Amino acid sequence: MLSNATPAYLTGFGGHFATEAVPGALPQGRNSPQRPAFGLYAEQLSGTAFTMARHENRRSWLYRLRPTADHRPFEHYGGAPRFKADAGAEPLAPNRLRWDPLPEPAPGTDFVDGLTTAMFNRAPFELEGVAVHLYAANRDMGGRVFFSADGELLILPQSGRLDLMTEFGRLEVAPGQVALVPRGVRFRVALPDGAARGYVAENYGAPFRLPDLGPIGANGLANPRDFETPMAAFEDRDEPTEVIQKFGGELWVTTLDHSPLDVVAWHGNLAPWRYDLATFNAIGTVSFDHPDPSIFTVLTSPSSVHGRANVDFVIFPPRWMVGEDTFRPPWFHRNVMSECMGLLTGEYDAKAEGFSPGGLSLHNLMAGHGPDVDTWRKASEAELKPVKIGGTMAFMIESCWPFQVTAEALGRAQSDYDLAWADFPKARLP
Ligand SMILES: O=C(O)Cc1cc(O)ccc1O
Ligand SMILES: [Fe+2]
Repeated sequence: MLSNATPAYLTGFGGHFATEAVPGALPQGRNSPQRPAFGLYAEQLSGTAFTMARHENRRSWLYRLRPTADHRPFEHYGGAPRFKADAGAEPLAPNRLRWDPLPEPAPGTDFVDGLTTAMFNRAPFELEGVAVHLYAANRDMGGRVFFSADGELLILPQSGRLDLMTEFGRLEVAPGQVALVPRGVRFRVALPDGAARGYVAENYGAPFRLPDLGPIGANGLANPRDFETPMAAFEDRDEPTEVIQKFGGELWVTTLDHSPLDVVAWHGNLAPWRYDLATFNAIGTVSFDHPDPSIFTVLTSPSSVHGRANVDFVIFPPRWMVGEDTFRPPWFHRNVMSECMGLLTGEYDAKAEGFSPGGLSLHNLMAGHGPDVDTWRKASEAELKPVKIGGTMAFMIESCWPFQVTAEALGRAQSDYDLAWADFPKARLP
């Protein structure tokens, strides 16, 4: 049964877990007994095709009070007016873009209605691409639950804790931590601090996995044991519950006469998790040169081209900078991958001003970018003693597919972002 006590967690990324909230609820030795205990319904939730290679296969078996199939038709949902990947008719100019944090949401805005889509690529039914949304909410979801059939949701709180009651159990997520809700998993968001803001990356493609480590070896970056999955916890609530789903980029709603967060036991390797970014083992140069930011990859969703990510989730955590004879901040560059960046706390070391926590930036395919003038000047003149970059957490959602920007976000973009790179002095030849 659901309790408000601090939830307990199972640890490990992609592990095969087994958990029951009521003793005897989880079948032993088989997935689908003729009569599951207590009249529970056995249901499989697939995150990959049945036929995927074993090491990429993700699925869980859920034992619930009622089957998910028991519902009336979904109808168009009229809320969440900015939660839509709608680019408008104009072609997107190849300009660098940056945004201030979202304005305050209207009173009574919950997590779903407070979602604003900023950018996206590909389309949900192509099963590739990613959308980047911001959320700003000030009300619990109460008698509503949400799920996305379009993708898994990587949730990055920037301020305010989130209490996620999911079909698999309860997850408490604070700023500094991130959470993942797999495709299709229903959940409800409560706000223990009364308000919350952050980002959501909705991955339409292959589920996020830990990156290969190559010559780094068997340990490092995000370590599997630091991922925490909830133990089974359920609601036995026969009250009207609105289920909102995202499907094909549109929002749909139906009302059940019960809570669908009614999974009494489950087992498998497809489940929500949370991860504390402070446990990321950052690796960088101990000699010279600024490594490519792929060294900071937390999770990757591969595309069908080996080595080219559908989406990488990359962070820029607190770390020591020790490179000798090195321009230490991010270098000037043009990238075949497209870069969406957000800031969870502190300052980002490539930008002296204009990029605030809760803000966002976009450097699309081949856009020239890098340190702004002030950062370039300071870093070119700095004495290169060891320096700790502290109290910061920027992140990047990097994708091989160029981003489209919503018409709403285009209208809110900073008008003077190009000035970050204006007035560099010309090089002087001998
Ligand atoms: O553009 C950015 O700020 C992100 C980034 C950081 C870095 O250290 C190297 C390359 C890169 O794209
Ligand atoms: Fe970049």
